[in-house]
Amino acid sequence: MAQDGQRNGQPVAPMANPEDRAALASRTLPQMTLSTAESPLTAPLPPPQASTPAERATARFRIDGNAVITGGSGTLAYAATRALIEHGLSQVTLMDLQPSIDAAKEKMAELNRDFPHVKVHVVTVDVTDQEVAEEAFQKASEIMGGIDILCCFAGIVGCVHSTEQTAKEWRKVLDVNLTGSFVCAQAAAKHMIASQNGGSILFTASISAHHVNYPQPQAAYNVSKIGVTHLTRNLAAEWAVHGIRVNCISPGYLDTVLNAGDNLKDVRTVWASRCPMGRMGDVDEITPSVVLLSSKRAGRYITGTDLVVDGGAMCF
Ligand SMILES: NC(=O)c1ccc[n+]([C@@H]2O[C@H](COP(=O)([O-])OP(=O)(O)OC[C@H]3O[C@@H](n4cnc5c(N)ncnc54)[C@H](O)[C@@H]3O)[C@@H](O)[C@H]2O)c1
Ligand SMILES: OC[C@@H](O)C(O)[C@H](O)CO
Repeated sequence: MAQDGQRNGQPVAPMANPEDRAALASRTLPQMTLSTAESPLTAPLPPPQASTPAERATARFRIDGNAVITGGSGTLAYAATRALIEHGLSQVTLMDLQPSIDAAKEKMAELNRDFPHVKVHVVTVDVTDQEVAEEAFQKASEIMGGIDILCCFAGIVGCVHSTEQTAKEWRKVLDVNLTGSFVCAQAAAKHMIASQNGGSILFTASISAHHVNYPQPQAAYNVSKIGVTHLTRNLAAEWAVHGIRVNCISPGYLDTVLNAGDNLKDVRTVWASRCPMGRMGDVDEITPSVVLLSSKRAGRYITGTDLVVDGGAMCF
């Protein structure tokens, strides 16, 4: 028999008091709105206006509008930004932490040199701070005249045995990778909804959302990344009505700075041997999926999905 504060003699979390229970029973739940077939934000687009098959093919994967890229000085973010620009992106704001902002400015200078027609901006953000993120997205929207595309690459990894993991470090990983993705998506969505133009939001999960990495223990990272995949579905369901598509990519092990240390030499061999394609990936093998999912036309009917790009690693 359950008593207040106890069940089977064991303490349990306190239940709502009678007044709260009555309030709970009579509460009205917020309801999601679904799109209608007539909504111009979600209806199919007419075929691209282009005269040759090659031009039509290019137009199908065209990237239009203004983009925000978080983790903007990072390896994958930079490669993705270049790919988006090569497909038509004309204005972008790179966001990163204050300590990485000089690196972001260097990336901006390289992009200005290689793509003089593209406007590149840099804004500081800490994705774990909702207020700071809202201000950063407000600033980006003002500078660019709106936000149409968000790609979230900000992320950290921590490899530690779970017996030694501190709650502080655990929270930090979840804060940056999962809460940071949510906070940025929310900040961007507010601008996309206000513009009534819809938009695309892309998160970066990982194969770590799909398996337990071997041999390095990294429970917090793995849990944060599976959170990102389900966040993707939740926001896609809620925001389709606004014409906002939300997707994520799950890259396998990449040959990036993150994985380049000499200390990881043996581990890299293990990673490659557990991949059917027998090697780690190159960032440029990930960027086409960023273009596909961010493109208003190519990605038109894709939302709530997680695209695994891993050389087959998840087959094992
Ligand atoms: N490299 C890989 O093998 C691999 C594989 C799968 C998934 N990923 C994911 O891809 C994303 C990018 O990885 P990468 O290899 O380019 O890493 P990276 O370290 O080069 O880039 C990460 C960026 O995030 C920024 N960042 C960290 N904390 C932040 C915060 N609180 N606020 C704002 N920015 C912050 C860093 O300053 C850095 O610029 C990450 O989410 C990572 O988990 C990477
Ligand atoms: O799972 C692939 C990556 O996310 C990986 O976990 C990281 O690069 C290093 O541990």
